[in-house]
Amino acid sequence: MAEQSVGIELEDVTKRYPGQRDAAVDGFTMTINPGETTIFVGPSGCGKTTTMRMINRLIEPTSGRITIGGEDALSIDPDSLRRRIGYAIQQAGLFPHLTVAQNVGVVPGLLGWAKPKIAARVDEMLDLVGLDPAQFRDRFPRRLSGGQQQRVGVARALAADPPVLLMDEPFGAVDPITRGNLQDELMRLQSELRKTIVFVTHDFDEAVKLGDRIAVLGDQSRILQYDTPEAILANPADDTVAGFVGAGASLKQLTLLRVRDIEMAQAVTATEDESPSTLRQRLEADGRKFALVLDGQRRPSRWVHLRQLGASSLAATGNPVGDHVSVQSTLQDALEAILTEGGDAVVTGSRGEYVGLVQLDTVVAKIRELREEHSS
Ligand SMILES: Nc1ncnc2c1ncn2[C@@H]1O[C@H](COP(=O)(O)OP(=O)(O)OP(=O)(O)O)[C@@H](O)[C@H]1O
Repeated sequence: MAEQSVGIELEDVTKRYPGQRDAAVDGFTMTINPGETTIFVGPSGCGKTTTMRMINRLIEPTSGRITIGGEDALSIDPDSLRRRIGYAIQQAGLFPHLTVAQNVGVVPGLLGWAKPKIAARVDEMLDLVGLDPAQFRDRFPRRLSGGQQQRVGVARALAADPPVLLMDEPFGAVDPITRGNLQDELMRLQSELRKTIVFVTHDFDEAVKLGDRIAVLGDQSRILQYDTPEAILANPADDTVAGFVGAGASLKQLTLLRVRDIEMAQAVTATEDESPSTLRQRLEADGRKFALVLDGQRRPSRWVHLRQLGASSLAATGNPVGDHVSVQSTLQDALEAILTEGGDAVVTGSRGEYVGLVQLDTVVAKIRELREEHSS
């Protein structure tokens, strides 16, 4: 079990870089809740990174107070402080001359863990971030894709089980699909680990997806709004925040809702060995036009239309199911799948098995419901 979740307090924290007229961070005060993901989002140069790095003292504040779990961070030796705080950055920042295992084991090594314990922990962490230890532990970072490097970066940040994790645009350098996958992974991890995470991004959509709370920052890290994603989307504090939220706030709210939050519909399902004529009878009895054919493991394989039900077996009839979503997917993902597939989105469970359908009408009704909720 991880150390208990700890909160972070920043009180009137200022950073003045030598030779700069204005402070990079000016009188920043914030309470960061334990076990939550807090996102700093704001335009380039507003001071997000500086603010975050003062928490683990990679940057020393000019003045102010920072406490972590009630302990004065400025009175802890910076090296030991950094070993207690996980840190992940853009492009992963892996040591190129160390293997994946050595990279992940850096902090446990510094903490003096025994070698077998480190080795076991490395494998556990690689598993956790979705990399097969046997395949990856002895590779060097240059032999990994960008997304795999980021995963190793997250594994390294988590290796010593720190209660606090600082993440500075950790998914900034990968393509949008990998980025989406890494975000999903982080959400899955965090739902188990409940670390206190501070996450910097300039991507508001990423903030909405990952954050329990979002701090929208302006120049010199001025806090323009600090609230839940729902509240910021529904009620931006001012025009600058509204500009940052951007167009389509109600569509963005779809990223806050998951497939499991709505009522799913059910398809008429068939197995590949069912005879086309019995399926035809079942569809006609139900007044339905489409059936979803499942494979031996109950995974969705093909859609067949009533018209396509002829002599040939169901294993060879119909059109393959393309995009599908999981119960954890956002309604935005579901909407996208509906639009790409041109019909209901198929929902699968953790083993890829069919669980239900999301229909366009349900999504539209949900958008309407959200709009009504926040207009009152
Ligand atoms: N070492 C430094 N010396 C002098 N000025 C610096 C230094 N590091 C950052 N700054 C300045 O401090 C301000 C805040 O920088 P910071 O990197 O914290 O912003 P940011 O919001 O993280 O930006 P980005 O999203 O582009 O990374 C900027 O104006 C930057 O130019």
